[in-house]
Amino acid sequence: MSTAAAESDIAVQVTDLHKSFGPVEVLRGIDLKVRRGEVVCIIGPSGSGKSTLLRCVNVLEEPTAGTVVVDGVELTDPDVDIDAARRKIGMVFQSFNLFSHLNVMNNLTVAQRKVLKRSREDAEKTGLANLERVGLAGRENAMPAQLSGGQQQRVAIARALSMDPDVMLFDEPTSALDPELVGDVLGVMRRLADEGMTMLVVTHEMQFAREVADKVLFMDAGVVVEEGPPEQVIGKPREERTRTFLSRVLNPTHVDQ
Ligand SMILES: Nc1ncnc2c1ncn2[C@@H]1O[C@H](COP(=O)(O)OP(=O)(O)OP(=O)(O)O)[C@@H](O)[C@H]1O
Repeated sequence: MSTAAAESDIAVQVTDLHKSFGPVEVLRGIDLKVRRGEVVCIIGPSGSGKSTLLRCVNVLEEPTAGTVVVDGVELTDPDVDIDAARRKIGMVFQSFNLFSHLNVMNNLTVAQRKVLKRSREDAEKTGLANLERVGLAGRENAMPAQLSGGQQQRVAIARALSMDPDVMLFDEPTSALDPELVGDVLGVMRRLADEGMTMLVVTHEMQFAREVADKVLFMDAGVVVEEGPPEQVIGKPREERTRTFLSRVLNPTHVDQ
């Protein structure tokens, strides 16, 4: 493969990324590469910087140093049209963030119409197709409060998909859900992965990471401690810090002394 072809195969490239909040350095030199069609899961203890990394990837947080390149566009370049570049990135948060006063269809169409300037007809057509994709066809007139948390999260995924993103970022998309609703959301994410969507997922769902990820990154204290295929990082971790973390999350009854 030529260098140019190899580079165009890369959807997200993060190089030597640092982020500080005041005196506290939360990210301390992160390198990350996501190829097109790849699912990369980021795991690690609370406070290790996973969400901050994801937020730096679409520049919701401004990195202190380092570069973020998405689809060949450097988002950390001050001269780049950041709004245009960010349109290629869909983001799904822990807390769905739907507009509570808008029904499902209007939640799906508002950004399409405002940002992409789509006609109402086009926006609704795209919205319906994506509602179907997340298994919620027929619920377009429901208000968010009439839906379960899992259904609301699936609407949030449909909303992000309606902007035709090249890359989807998920920040602990199931951690605000009752346990019985987690499976539906993970099922939708699994299908997206099967469809070839490029996905960067911060998650505590080890089974999902194990079964769906092409690559897993274990982060601790602002650095990537270990990365590789899930069967290595989760199945046979090389680093003591990874083993300690995994023994805690895989044995949740463990209580720290
Ligand atoms: N806006 C902010 N201002 C100051 N400190 C922040 C800010 N955002 C994050 N932090 C701090 O950065 C550290 C990393 O937070 P982050 O949310 O990225 O971790 P995380 O690994 O995603 O944790 P969790 O799994 O609990 O969500 C934490 O100590 C947090 O308090």
